[in-house]
Amino acid sequence: MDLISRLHTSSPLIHCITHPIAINDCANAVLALGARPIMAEHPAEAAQIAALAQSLTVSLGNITDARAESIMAAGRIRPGVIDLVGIACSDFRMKLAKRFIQECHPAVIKGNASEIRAIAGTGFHSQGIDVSPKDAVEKGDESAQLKLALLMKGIADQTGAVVAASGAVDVIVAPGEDTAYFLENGVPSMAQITGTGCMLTCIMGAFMAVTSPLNAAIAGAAALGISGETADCSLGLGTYHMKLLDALSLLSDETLERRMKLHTKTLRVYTDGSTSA
Ligand SMILES: Nc1ncnc2c1ncn2[C@@H]1O[C@H](COP(=O)(O)OP(=O)(O)OP(=O)(O)O)[C@@H](O)[C@H]1O
Ligand SMILES: Cc1ncsc1CCO
Repeated sequence: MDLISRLHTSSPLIHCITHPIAINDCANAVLALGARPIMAEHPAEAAQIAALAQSLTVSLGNITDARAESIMAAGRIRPGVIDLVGIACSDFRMKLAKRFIQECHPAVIKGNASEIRAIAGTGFHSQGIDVSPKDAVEKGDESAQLKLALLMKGIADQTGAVVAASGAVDVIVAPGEDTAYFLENGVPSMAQITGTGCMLTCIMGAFMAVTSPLNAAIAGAAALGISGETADCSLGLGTYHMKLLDALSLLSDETLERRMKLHTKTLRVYTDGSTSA
C-alpha cells in the first residue's frame, strides 16, 4: 500500500465543507497527509470549487443555512463523504442528510454508531453530537459489532455508498459486498478532543483522491487511529491534540500497513430476511 506517498506526490485538492469548531484541524490534517485543503463554503462558489477539486467532504456539524445550501450544491457535482454529525438529535439535520443522500449519491456515508442507527431508521439513543453509550460498539463485543455491520450493509446496498461508523471499533461496509471491515486502531483520549471525527471525514476524503471509497475509508480510519496511538498523551489533552497532528504528519505507508489492526467478517443475509456471519 502506497497511499500516503501517492498523496504527497500528487497533492490533490480536497474540498472540505465543515464547521468552525473543527475547520482548522481538518485543514491541517489534510495538509499533514500531503494533500491540499480548500475549505470553501459560500453557496455561490461551492459547485465551482467542488468541480475543481479531486475530492469532496461535507459535514452537518454546527449547520447553518449557507452551509446547508453549499453542501447540496457541491454534492450535486461530486460524490463525496458525508459526515452525519448531529442527525441523532436534530430533525433538521436528519432531513438534510436524507435529501443529500437521495439527490447527491455520496460515495461514503459516515457517522458514529448512534448516527448510523438513526439514518438506518432503526432504534437509536441521542446524546447530542456524541455516540450514546447504549449504541457504542466496544472492542471485544463481537455481537454488537456484527449487528451494526448488518445494519450498515442495508444502508450500503440501498444507497450505493460505503458506510463507515467511527468509534472504539471503526466498522466499514461497502455496497454489494458481503465483507465487513473492523478496525481496532485508536485510543479513548481521541474521543476527548473535539473534532477527531470531523478530521477523520476529511482524511477519508483525502485518501479518496488516490484510491477507491472503500480503501479510503479503511486507510483513513487506520491513519488517524494509529496517529492517536503513537501520539504522547501524558502531558494532557491540549498537547495531545497537537501531538496527534504531529503523528499524522510523520505517518509513513510502512507504519500504516504494519500497525493497522484490521479484521473482516463475511455477512450473510438470507432470503427470509434472517442474517448471520
Ligand atoms: N474509545 C475509543 N477507543 C479507541 N479509539 C477511539 C475511541 N473513540 C474514538 N476513537 C478513535 O477516534 C476516531 C474518531 O472517532 P469518534 O467516533 O470519536 O469521532 P466523533 O465522535 O465523530 O468525533 P467528533 O464529533 O468530536 O468530531 C475513531 O476513528 C477512532 O480511531
Ligand atoms: C462541539 C460540536 N458541536 C457541533 S459539531 C461539534 C464538533 C464535533 O463534531
